[in-house]
Amino acid sequence: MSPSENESGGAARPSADAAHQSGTADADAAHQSGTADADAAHQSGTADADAAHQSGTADADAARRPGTADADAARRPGTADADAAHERGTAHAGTPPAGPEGRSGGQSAADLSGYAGIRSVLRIRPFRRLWIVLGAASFGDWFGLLATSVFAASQVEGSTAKGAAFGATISIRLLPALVLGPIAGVLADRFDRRWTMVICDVLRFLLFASIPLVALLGASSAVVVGWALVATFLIESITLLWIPAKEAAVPNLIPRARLEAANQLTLITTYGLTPVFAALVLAALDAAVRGAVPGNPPDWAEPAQLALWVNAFSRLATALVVAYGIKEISHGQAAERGRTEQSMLRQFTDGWKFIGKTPLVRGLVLGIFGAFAGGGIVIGTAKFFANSLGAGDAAFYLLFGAIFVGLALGIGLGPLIVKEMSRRRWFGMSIVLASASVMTLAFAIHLSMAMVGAILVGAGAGMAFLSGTTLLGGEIADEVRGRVFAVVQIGTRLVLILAIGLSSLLAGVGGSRTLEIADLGVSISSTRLLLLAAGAAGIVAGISAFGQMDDKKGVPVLADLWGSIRGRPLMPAEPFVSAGLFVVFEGGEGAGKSTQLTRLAERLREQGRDVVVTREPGATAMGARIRSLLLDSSGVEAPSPRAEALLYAADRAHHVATVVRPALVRGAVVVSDRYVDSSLAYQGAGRTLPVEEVSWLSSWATGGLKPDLVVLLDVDPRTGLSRVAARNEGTDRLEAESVAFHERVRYAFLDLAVADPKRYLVLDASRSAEEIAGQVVARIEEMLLGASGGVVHQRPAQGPDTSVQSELSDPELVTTERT
Ligand SMILES: Nc1ncnc2c1ncn2[C@@H]1O[C@H](COP(=O)(O)OP(=O)(O)OP(=O)(O)O)[C@@H](O)[C@H]1O
Ligand SMILES: Cc1cn([C@H]2C[C@H](O)[C@@H](COP(=O)(O)O)O2)c(=O)[nH]c1=O
Repeated sequence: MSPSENESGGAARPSADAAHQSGTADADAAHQSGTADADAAHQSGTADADAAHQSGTADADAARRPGTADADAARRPGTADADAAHERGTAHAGTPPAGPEGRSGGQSAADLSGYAGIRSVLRIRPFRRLWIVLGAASFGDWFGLLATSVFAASQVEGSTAKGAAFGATISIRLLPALVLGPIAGVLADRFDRRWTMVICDVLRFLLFASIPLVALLGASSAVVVGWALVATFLIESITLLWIPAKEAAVPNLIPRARLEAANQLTLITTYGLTPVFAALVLAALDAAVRGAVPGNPPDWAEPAQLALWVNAFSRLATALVVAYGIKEISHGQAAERGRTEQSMLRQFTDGWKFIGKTPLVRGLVLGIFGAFAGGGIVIGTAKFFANSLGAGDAAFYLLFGAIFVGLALGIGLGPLIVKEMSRRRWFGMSIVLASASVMTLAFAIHLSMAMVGAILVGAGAGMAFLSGTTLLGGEIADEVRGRVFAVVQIGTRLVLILAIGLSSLLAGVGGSRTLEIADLGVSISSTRLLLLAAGAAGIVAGISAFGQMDDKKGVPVLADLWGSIRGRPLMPAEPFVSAGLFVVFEGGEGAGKSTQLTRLAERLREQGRDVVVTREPGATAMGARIRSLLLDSSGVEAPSPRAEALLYAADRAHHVATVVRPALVRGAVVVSDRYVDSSLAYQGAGRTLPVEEVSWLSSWATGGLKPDLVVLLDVDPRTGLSRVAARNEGTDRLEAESVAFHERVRYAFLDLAVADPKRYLVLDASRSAEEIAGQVVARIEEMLLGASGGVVHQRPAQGPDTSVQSELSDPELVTTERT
């Protein structure tokens, strides 16, 4: 290497060290100061613990500024964020946040989902109360929707008028988003969220109560229906202020790690339990009233009117609970001075700028809109689609039911399936799954196929909904969270209305017809073309969202998904610029590795190159002790196969961090006698441990560092072992293994070379040492000439980066040359 290359390599090391160290320090600090408080707070659920949680939150919030929560998280002791900082911080610092080994330090996202997770969030008192409020509010919403619609319909005569009154009441609920939506988020961020929620609920109480009251006061049908519509519009407008305030408040009440379980609970409550419960209660009320009052009940006892009263008083109850029972909502919010010193207009424009400039938020918003557009098109075309299957209304309802079953499955089981997978990646993948399933609907030729497609659409949408909400709550700073939630809320309503409207229009125009491709005898329904287009658009949106939000760039997606499902997600390695060259000699016993390694080093040194000759196991003082544990056959007990694999991995982790990476960063040519392949061949093929697991272990140990070249010296084990025997130095534990064992090792090496031919130089090691040395030198010189700018080790990572540590001093090194 030239001196300048050496210098640049040398300069890179401190910064890499610094990055590593600061990442660890932040994460650990946040962990130590934060998790203790926050965990205590939510686990015990006692007044003291709650107070600890609150005080931590309030203090820390004062220091926060707008932006994503990432930046702030590590600085917030005693809050839920600290948990997240711990999780994210350790990931950056290279300790395993995932996989079986990684869980030792705390519970994983998967551990915190499902039944156990839900129980754990319900132990947090403020959240428990908010959940009850949400349940009541959601019940009220569904009940109110049904009750006002039934009520409006009951006020007029004739089926057309009844249908119009019913439809108008429902559609009017979507309109306020257009009018009030833009300022709803600003209000949620600007004013105390607890009082925003309380005032909204008191107003909704008054409005809901006014609907039956107007009727009781004897107003005409037209006035009653007209007021029902106006009141519904106002209630919806107020709800638009209430929802962002509530959504933005939730993340301040619970530790970040439990946000997903909390969202699972609230989504299942809002979209699963309460609508069914509301419909059942309304039906029961109807039956009870008609049973109790024979003939026509008086106006005030009409089930629809009673339902409106129940709904009105449920709002009053929630207002009281939020005002007096969940004061923590106010404590959790960012400091008031910071919130109010900006003008509302400025807050509004800042919110939009933040959304436009932040890739995570852009990706989330785009993905959510894409998913809702797809969902809207499925709804808009559902009737025509059911017809195109040759089925009637029953099929339409079945498909609808299937989507809801899928939603529930996605929300309930999704986190248990993907376990530790990055939530950002999971979000993008879920959108792609939902969209691809929409496309499969286009090809369904039988109701059973369509049902499977519909369940998958629901599952993908449910998982996207859960992961998106969790990401929005967990990664967006408190100061802008209300605005972001408001944009999502308004946008989704608009996209949904447009998608349903346009698709039903298009399907209506062309749905009953089929496009005949006469010559081919093929006919295509335009409804299916629409589904195909919607699915394709959704896939584009999902992939684009994925690209914008991906936090594991370079890590293969499907391998990561498969690894996550099996509990071992792949981790991104930190990009690592090597100014040097990493050459590994592999092969069976006595193949001539040490001989060739020494010759190559001499040759390169003659050329004035910086060469580090090293080996595994045993290149460091610690490694030397591990080596003797592994190989000494003098009466010491033999390690079990798994212990053996772990010991080799431990030696490798230390070797890479203290010898190999520092030398590569410096610009040296590192020549190692054995590396990862030896573990795959000896522990994998030889000891018959699962090769994939051994590979994952090694990747984890090395942070994904792969050699630039592996020189495989291939020789019949009998020849190699006879050379070893001729040395008269005795045999170590592995050399003493059977010939069958060594044959398995030999073929495993050859298989590895076949799988990645560019990285391997396979040489027949039964030839003379001179001949082999000539071929090795030729290949290495070729590589050195080609790599004057240094080799960028930006591999698809297989494990977290264990990073570069300070280089060992000479006396600490136990290289092959020394021994
Ligand atoms: N090409 C060759 N032909 C014949 N003998 C060789 C050749 N290369 C090396 N040897 C001899 O074989 C023996 C083993 O060589 P060496 O120590 O280099 O192999 P190794 O692969 O490093 O062995 P180990 O697996 O024990 O580390 C030595 O005595 C060496 O002199
Ligand atoms: C790195 C590594 C090595 N081994 C085995 C292979 C050999 O039998 C010894 C090392 O001895 P050598 O004389 O230095 O070649 O250890 C292994 O089983 N797994 C490994 O990962």
